[in-house]
Amino acid sequence: MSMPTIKQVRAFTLRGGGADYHDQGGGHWIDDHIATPMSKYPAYRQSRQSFGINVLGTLVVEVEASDGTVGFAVTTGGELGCWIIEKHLARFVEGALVTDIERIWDQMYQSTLYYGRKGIVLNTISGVDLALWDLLAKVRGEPVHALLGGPVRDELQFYATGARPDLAREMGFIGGKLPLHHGPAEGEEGMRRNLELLATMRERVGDDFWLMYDCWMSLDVDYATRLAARAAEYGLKWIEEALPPDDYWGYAELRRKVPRGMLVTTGEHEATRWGFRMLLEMGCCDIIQPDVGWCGGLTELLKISSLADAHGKMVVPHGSSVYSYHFVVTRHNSPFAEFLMMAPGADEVVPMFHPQLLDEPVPVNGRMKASVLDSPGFGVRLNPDCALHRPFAR
Ligand SMILES: C[C@H](O)[C@H](O)CC(=O)C(=O)O
Ligand SMILES: [Mg+2]
Repeated sequence: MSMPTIKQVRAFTLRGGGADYHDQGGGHWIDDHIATPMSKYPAYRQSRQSFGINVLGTLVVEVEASDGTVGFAVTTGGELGCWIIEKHLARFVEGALVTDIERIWDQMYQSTLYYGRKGIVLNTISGVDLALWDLLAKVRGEPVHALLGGPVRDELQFYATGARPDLAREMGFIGGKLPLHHGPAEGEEGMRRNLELLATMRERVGDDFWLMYDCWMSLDVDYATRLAARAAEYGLKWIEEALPPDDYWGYAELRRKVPRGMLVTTGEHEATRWGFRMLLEMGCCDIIQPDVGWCGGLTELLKISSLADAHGKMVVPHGSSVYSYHFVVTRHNSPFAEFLMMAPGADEVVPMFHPQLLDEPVPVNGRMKASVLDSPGFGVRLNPDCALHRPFAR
């Protein structure tokens, strides 16, 4: 079989939820007074959209092969991502064989080192990488997980992130991760409210259901240590992303200080094998949580995951929908997955990247059969009702 080449890469933006899951309408739990690094400014405390959490929007990457097959992926990146692809990265993609994924990744990363390394550039590289995996798997007529070595279990198990762990328990999830609402700037009263919510949820869900707190980079070591100590009383399973991602030293200190048995997790805003090497070698956490659409894509995640495995650590990707499912099902050190509750009241299961994808699978009773991931590629289609915009068409 002669391998098709890549004829064209195209980059589009898209608004309204989906891969930029913070880009929701009003009244959504995900924008309801959640603690952030900006919470020290009262004007930006009530809403994360007020400081711009949703400014990027979704980036859609399409790659078209010489045989007419089209692969695509969505991530967070919007117009900036489009610019990087159309003005810079396209040269490494167009004309390459659809199997050239490893070389393309290296060229995208090395050529952007002078302005990249993390953040939007890595989101963008991830988007191209995921579109290439989708394309290759479609050309071969196989699901992406088959290209990664195949499933190691028959089904995935999920915990839910959202405002209602009590409802998540009824829906069959194994745990519920709450957003932390109050940061250090809200003092002892905020701390009391954080603990009160946890206590209420513990009372509603019983002793065996996992409860976690997602702190979205909002704390300092002192506050996080005090929160962890008091939350232990309510059986907090892990404290997530307590500190800004560059504070590797703080994470290492926090991990030494949390009560025995409580886990420290982080990594959704970390990227590449080198970033995760810092987290792993400095003993920053117990579980790493790369976002597949931000950490460098699947090509990089495989390296990050092997590194974590050698350190005896679990990899439980942040969000990432199908990009996580196809990965998690193939890895021994990824025993469960996250499901972000995207219903405004966190009271029903809707697809994580709704409304941008069609055929996006969802957990049923907190579980997903591996067999639902058996369609070619990542098994999803772009929803034609979502209006794409190509700002830097060539
Ligand atoms: C709930 C968190 O603040 C954030 O929106 C999602 C996240 O960090 C996670 O799912 O993990
Ligand atoms: Mg998180």
